[in-house]
Amino acid sequence: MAVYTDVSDQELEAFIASYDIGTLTSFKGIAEGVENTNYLVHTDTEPFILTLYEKRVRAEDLPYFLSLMEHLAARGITCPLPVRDRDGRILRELAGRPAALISFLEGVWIRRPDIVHCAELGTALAKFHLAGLDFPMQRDNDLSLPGWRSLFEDVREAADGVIPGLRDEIAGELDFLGAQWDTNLPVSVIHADLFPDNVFFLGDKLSGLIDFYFACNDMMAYDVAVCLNAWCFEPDGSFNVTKARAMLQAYEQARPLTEPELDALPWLARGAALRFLLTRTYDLLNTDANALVKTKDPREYLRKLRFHQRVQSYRDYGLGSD
Ligand SMILES: Nc1ncnc2c1ncn2[C@@H]1O[C@H](COP(=O)(O)OP(=O)(O)OP(=O)(O)O)[C@@H](O)[C@H]1O
Ligand SMILES: N[C@@H](CCO)C(=O)O
Repeated sequence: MAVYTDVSDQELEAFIASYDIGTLTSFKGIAEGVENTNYLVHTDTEPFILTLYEKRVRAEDLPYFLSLMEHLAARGITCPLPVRDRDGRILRELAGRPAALISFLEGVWIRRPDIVHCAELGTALAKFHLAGLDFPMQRDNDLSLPGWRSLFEDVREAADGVIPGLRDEIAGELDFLGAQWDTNLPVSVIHADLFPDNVFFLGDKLSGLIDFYFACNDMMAYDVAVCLNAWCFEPDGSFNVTKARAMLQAYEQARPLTEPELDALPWLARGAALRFLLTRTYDLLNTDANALVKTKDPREYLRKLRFHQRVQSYRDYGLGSD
């Protein structure tokens, strides 16, 4: 459960009173997520999500994330909308942290995504990328190669205590990716963390996307690689090529991948696996034992990384074979 910052009844009542959304009736910490503190807030009008921004989110980046939600919603992507207070402000402060109130999105996330969900995700991801093309703000991906190197420095000494041999394995992968990483692929706004828990469904239909706090301007195919990792592996660690094909084909119906993007998929997928291997290792080593949060397992991402190290071409992901 991600509640790093407690908010008192009185603080929240006063906070909610500065919005035109009715009076506070109840609120509770949300038992999901690892990055920020989230509360489900009910007023006598409707539910809202209150987010207090923690650790990895920089306050100066919040206008980018919040404006992006408005931009996407205006282009037909279903996502939460930031709520303005009576003075027109979206970004506020609560309990000493930057905070924002956003609209509540109906739907649930799917614990075990099936082929149909992967296809829905592929379509939504391509539409997201297309909608981002004319977003006027700019934010670099601080969790790309330079960010991974700096995370590695942070975990280098303790890495072998998390998984024996991890230090050398990460060092070798960073060398490989340093030589391979070519940022000369088509860019747009990418979500960069579009895991199943950030995608809501009503039945088998995708109903919306949430959690834009890693969004940035970067290669669209990198985002595809993040999703290949997050959606197309089974709990036993095996890669499900049928899910990957469904996701990629659906993506390509809305936005065909270029030949250089296809060729790049194997090393982009290695980078995408390394990114979550590093953040999960870092979090395991640095999370305050008192925080109500369930840290995620880095081993899962080491297995995915090793899988992509053996991949020969994008055809191994189910494309171009029928
Ligand atoms: N707008 C929303 N509408 C409905 N529920 C929401 C909304 N935003 C967040 N939630 C709920 O809160 C949970 C955590 O939100 P979110 O994924 O933004 O947190 P996080 O700490 O940034 O998580 P992550 O680990 O994915 O980075 C979601 O899984 C969902 O249950
Ligand atoms: N989606 C991330 C957590 C949030 O950054 C993970 O599964 O490691």
